[in-house]
Amino acid sequence: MSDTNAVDVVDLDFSYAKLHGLDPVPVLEGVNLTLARGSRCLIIGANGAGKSTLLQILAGKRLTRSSAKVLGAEVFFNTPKGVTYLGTEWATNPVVRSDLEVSHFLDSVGGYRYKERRDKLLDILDVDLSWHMHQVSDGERRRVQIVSGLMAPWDLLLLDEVTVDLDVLVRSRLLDWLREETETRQATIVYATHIFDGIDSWPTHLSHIQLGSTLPPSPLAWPLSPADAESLLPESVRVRMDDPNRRGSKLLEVALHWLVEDRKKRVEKEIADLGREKRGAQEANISSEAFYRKYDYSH
Ligand SMILES: Nc1ncnc2c1ncn2[C@@H]1O[C@H](COP(=O)(O)OP(=O)(O)OP(=O)(O)O)[C@@H](O)[C@H]1O
Repeated sequence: MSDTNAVDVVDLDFSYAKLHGLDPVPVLEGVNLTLARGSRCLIIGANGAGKSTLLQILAGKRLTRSSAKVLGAEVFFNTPKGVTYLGTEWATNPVVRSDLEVSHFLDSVGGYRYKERRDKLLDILDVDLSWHMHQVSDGERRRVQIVSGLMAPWDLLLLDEVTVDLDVLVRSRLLDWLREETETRQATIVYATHIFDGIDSWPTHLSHIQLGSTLPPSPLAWPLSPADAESLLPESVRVRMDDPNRRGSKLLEVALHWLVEDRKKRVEKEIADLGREKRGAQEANISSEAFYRKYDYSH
């Protein structure tokens, strides 16, 4: 086994290209993430924080000026074999919504080469080979995507919230199998999710992205050491984490605390930049209100 890290990202910046003549806005700034092989890292952050962008960079899909090493190689220029990325956009591709039988679809993407893993995944994800892709539900289509994406053995798996539409039994069985893959083959997983219940014992690390930057330490070892909990979390959150009657998992308490902090930071930034909050209810726009009062046909 190679002794290089699975992921080596230090001080990474990224902006999307200039749009409509406007200057590019930095989306990631000062992102750090170093993961040893065999890690299972959750990426946690608000909508728009930059999680998907980071996963796409790690998959070699986006060019950055910064270094982004994956399995020992600069990923954009020299994408190593063994990097698998699963994102939500797959399900909107017209090909996977056409009249195609699942067994044919899986063979067309190499299923016959990985029979043992394919069959195991078919059981875990409870997939019927005779389903037709244009007749399945969103969750069933997602299960087929996961089988097709995970059949070939991978060394680094990048999961962008593809478990959101799985039922809880299938999600839990899948996460157990993924854990086994990291423990038996030293494969590595980076998983961006907004669902934190039922997975307290799954990750080995967390990485918190706030407004495009990872907050140190990134990654943070999980479960938290008493020293990390003491230095990173306020007492109120630590008390809730230890409360057997808390509303959800320990991880959910940490994520909620981080998201509240993220929102506060974002509002502070908006007030500093614009003198007001940008989102939510705003003062009425008098001219448009006058217009719609006159031409509102809804009543
Ligand atoms: N193709 C694009 N062009 C320009 N800006 C983009 C593009 N894709 C994403 N962004 C912006 O980059 C920021 C980060 O988006 P990203 O999709 O990485 O966030 P995320 O953390 O994955 O969010 P979510 O939890 O909603 O999936 C957002 O402000 C978004 O508007």
